[in-house]
Amino acid sequence: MGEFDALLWLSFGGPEKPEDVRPFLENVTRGRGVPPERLDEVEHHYQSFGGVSPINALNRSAIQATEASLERQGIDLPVYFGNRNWHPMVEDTLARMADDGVRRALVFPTSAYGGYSACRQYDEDIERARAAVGERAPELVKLRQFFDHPLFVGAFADAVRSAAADLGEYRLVFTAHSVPLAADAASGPPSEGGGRYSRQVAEAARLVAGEAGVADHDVVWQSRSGPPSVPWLEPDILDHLDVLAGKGVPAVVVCPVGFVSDHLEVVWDLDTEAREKAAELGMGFARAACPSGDVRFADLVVELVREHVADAPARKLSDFPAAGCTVNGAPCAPLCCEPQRRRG
Ligand SMILES: CC1=C(CCC(=O)O)c2cc3nc(cc4[nH]c(cc5[nH]c(cc1n2)c(C)c5CCC(=O)O)c(CCC(=O)O)c4C)C(CCC(=O)O)=C3C
Ligand SMILES: [Fe+2]
Repeated sequence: MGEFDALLWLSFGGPEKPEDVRPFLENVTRGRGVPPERLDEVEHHYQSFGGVSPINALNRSAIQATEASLERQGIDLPVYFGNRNWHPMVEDTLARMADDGVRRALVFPTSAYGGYSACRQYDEDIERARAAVGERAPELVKLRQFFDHPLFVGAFADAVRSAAADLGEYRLVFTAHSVPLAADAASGPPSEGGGRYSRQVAEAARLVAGEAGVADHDVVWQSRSGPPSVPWLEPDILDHLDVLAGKGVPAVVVCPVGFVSDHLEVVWDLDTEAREKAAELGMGFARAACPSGDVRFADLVVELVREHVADAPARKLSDFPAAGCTVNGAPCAPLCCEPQRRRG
């Protein structure tokens, strides 16, 4: 509990014009051993959308909705927007917050899950931004993981229902961003035995399918990068479509449960590549929308804020412990979601 002066919306960032794309990709992949061929390929994905990722615009409109929801609920907190990889950079935003007199702020990270890329890396962003601002840096308290929050699950479940509305019989397929097997094994506190990211994704999928009233579903992965010699979570969505077609499945609804907004990895890997592949295989295809445009998403953010400013109960639908809520970028527990050693 305590007093907060602001809410910092902390996201991934994306390019907003063609010249931004390469420097953005260099920021994302610095020191991560992503092969140059993969970078060229990903640059092509961004350039085929005019060099503009939808992610910043989607964040800006979700922030507006959140500001409206805060106001409706009588919570007086200005919302600031900062990113890890592209402007507005979180370092610059935090400096502006300090200039504005912010002493203590809550942080909403735009990822629902645990794991290095989904949780701990946002802690590193918080630490880096505070170090850049120096002594006058506000204290930053990160909001918890929300993959099992009823508003997150409910928004996805409705999105599955509307995507399925025009299909007859279909298979429900959930996707999340693949990560190296070693990163998944290192996710969560060591006492939990690893795999927190993939188990949380499986749990969110189970909850969404249950709420949408769908009996069977699959969980697969998308957007793999890194050198082929390094094993990542599988199967990939495209390979899985082959398997489903082989079984005579007439149509799929793909639900990107691993993401909060319809950003480039969703519009390229799913709406472009997977949709084309399904067409080649003669399968029907529909994609469920991510929740950031749903009014429940703004209410979700405000509910997470209310856990801190109004002692609101932490609503969650799974038995996973609430995690991710730490101060000034500390890990959730010693060695929780430890980064893997960098190659290159
Ligand atoms: C778990 C996870 C999430 C979900 C959690 C969260 O949402 O935070 C996520 C989100 C996102 N990933 C994004 C973009 C990219 N991710 C990359 C690379 C990587 N992602 C990884 C994991 C994740 N990524 C990993 C293990 C890598 C390998 C390099 C490394 O170890 O870091 C690359 C480099 C090129 C490539 O190799 O594909 C790009 C361009 C965008 C923005 C899209 C837009 O611009 O609209 C978003 C929201
Ligand atoms: Fe990524």
